[in-house]
Amino acid sequence: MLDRARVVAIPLRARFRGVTEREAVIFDAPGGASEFSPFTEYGDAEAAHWLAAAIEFGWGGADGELPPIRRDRIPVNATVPAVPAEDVAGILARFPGCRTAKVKVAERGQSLADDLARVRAVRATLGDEGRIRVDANGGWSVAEAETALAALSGFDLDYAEQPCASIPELAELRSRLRAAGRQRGRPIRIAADESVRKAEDPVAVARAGAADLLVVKAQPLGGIARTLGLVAEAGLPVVVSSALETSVGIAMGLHLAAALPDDALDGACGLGTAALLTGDVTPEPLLPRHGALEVRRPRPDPELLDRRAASPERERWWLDRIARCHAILSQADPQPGG
Ligand SMILES: O=C(O)CCC(=O)c1ccccc1C(=O)O
Ligand SMILES: [Mg+2]
Repeated sequence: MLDRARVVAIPLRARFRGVTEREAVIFDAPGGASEFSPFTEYGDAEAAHWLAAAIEFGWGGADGELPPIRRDRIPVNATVPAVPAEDVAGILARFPGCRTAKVKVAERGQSLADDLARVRAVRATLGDEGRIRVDANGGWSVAEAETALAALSGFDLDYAEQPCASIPELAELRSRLRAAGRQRGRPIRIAADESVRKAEDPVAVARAGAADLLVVKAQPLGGIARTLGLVAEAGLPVVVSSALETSVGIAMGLHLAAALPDDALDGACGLGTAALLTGDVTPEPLLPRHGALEVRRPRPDPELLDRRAASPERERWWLDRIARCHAILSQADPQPGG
């Protein structure tokens, strides 16, 4: 694996979850290019799930094959980072044809007024027919979420993603929203993201009745086959999202979205994020067109891999991380014969 690994660093168009540059390992694997790109602050145990996913996508699953796909086009949402309202139109222009937008809110150092201005700008650009989702990344307490969602409810939200950090908070908020919604007709739905991908038990949030739908991501959940199993077990509708990967990692999420049963997907997926990168590792990146992505697996280009190459220090750091994560995986699940 290490011989087939290239480490790249790609600047973002706008700051996203505190990051201005995305680092990723791209593998030239026998089954096609694969990607390993856990965020740099994640510990090895968490990052090991991402490596299991990279191995499945590049070297085949348990039986050497990936789950079969059922569709060739996946509608995607625009992803709007926590930018000033005046930058919203420019971001949305990178997602041609997307009628759903997911907007980051509750960013540290910003106020509810910033969120309202950003969501107002999104509604103004998308028009009344557009769908708007907000993603707080667990940044609100239950009381803050109630206040913020009441203020945002005038913009007609599709759902609020991970409004609070913990499962008990999500459950409490969800029951309060439903009590309030009974008077007005339609409660704002709750989507769980971190409570799925960072939890010891990814299905616990569904079992607790703390969410209306789940956001699932192939890399953090340990790959396509495992995620399909989790979705079946959870029994809730899902949105497949990216982890802000290059087009190689996006292809893994696309395969997952294309392999889900027909009734599992809840609207557009969050897989259009290659549009937030200033470049990519392939000349044919997976960018949204007419509001959707084509289901395909782009080939990395040697010249682009060279141009985006990370420093030797960062390359060393990533190769060491792969070795540590691989050791965790082989301990957890010994390969036949050794
Ligand atoms: O869902 C989307 O629209 C894009 C993906 C996204 O928001 C994301 C990307 C990387 C890390 C975390 C998140 C998140 O959903 O919180
Ligand atoms: Mg999220």
